[in-house]
Amino acid sequence: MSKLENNGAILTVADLHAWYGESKALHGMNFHVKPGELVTLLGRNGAGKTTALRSIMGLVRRKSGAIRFADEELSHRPAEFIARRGIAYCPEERGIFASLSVGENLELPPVIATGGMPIDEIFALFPNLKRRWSSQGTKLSGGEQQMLAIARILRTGAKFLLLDEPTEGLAPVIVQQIAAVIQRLKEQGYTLLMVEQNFRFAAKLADRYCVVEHGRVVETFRRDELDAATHKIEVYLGV
Ligand SMILES: Nc1ncnc2c1ncn2[C@@H]1O[C@H](COP(=O)(O)OP(=O)(O)OP(=O)(O)O)[C@@H](O)[C@H]1O
Repeated sequence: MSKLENNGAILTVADLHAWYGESKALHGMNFHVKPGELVTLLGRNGAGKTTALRSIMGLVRRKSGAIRFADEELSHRPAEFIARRGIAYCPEERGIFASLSVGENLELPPVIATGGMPIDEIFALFPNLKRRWSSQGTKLSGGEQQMLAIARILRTGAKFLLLDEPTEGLAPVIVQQIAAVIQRLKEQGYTLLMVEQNFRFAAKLADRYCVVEHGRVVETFRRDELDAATHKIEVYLGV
């Protein structure tokens, strides 16, 4: 499929099914993301949002369906290949190496493309990381760990970011800082696919919202449809 089909999507997920052993987690998921967009996957616990991100990143072993990124089919490719195409994944558990310093954590992932964010821009975006450069991963607050996890994927040069619940467990003031960072990334032309339970956080940032239920996208809303759809979304989320 050409990049310009499907409304000019850069990522198209079509009829995606995924399993953990015999247990099925995705039941024919369909959605797309256009270049420069921020799309949020919303839904209750266990709906399949994380599995969707992990499938795109090549981290779910058993799956079927299509995952097309910039004209290329990725569904049968390993994670290293997908990373080299410019997709990066920031998992919910953040994956900070406890025994390494902030600096060592930042320098760990391979640079996969030119245009990785230079360290001075990282510091401008995340001033805390400069102050904490020599601190061990274990000494960081939850917010600092999240900042480091995002900063680390920016270093790689990836321009398509998968963020899994970036605000989980964080204080409101830190949530605001993360929102500001994500807004800046959008302005810089990054494309983002984000899983988020915090609807109020996502509502300010996302261009479109895909509601996930039982391993499928059951409805999609644009930002300008949000006011009219808020009640419906709250029912979907059970809030
Ligand atoms: N490693 C795993 N092994 C077996 N089943 C899993 C595994 N990870 C997830 N599942 C199951 O797959 C389904 C989808 O889970 P997933 O984590 O994708 O949902 P989610 O929408 O991201 O929810 P959450 O916010 O709870 O992470 C759930 O039924 C979950 O129990």
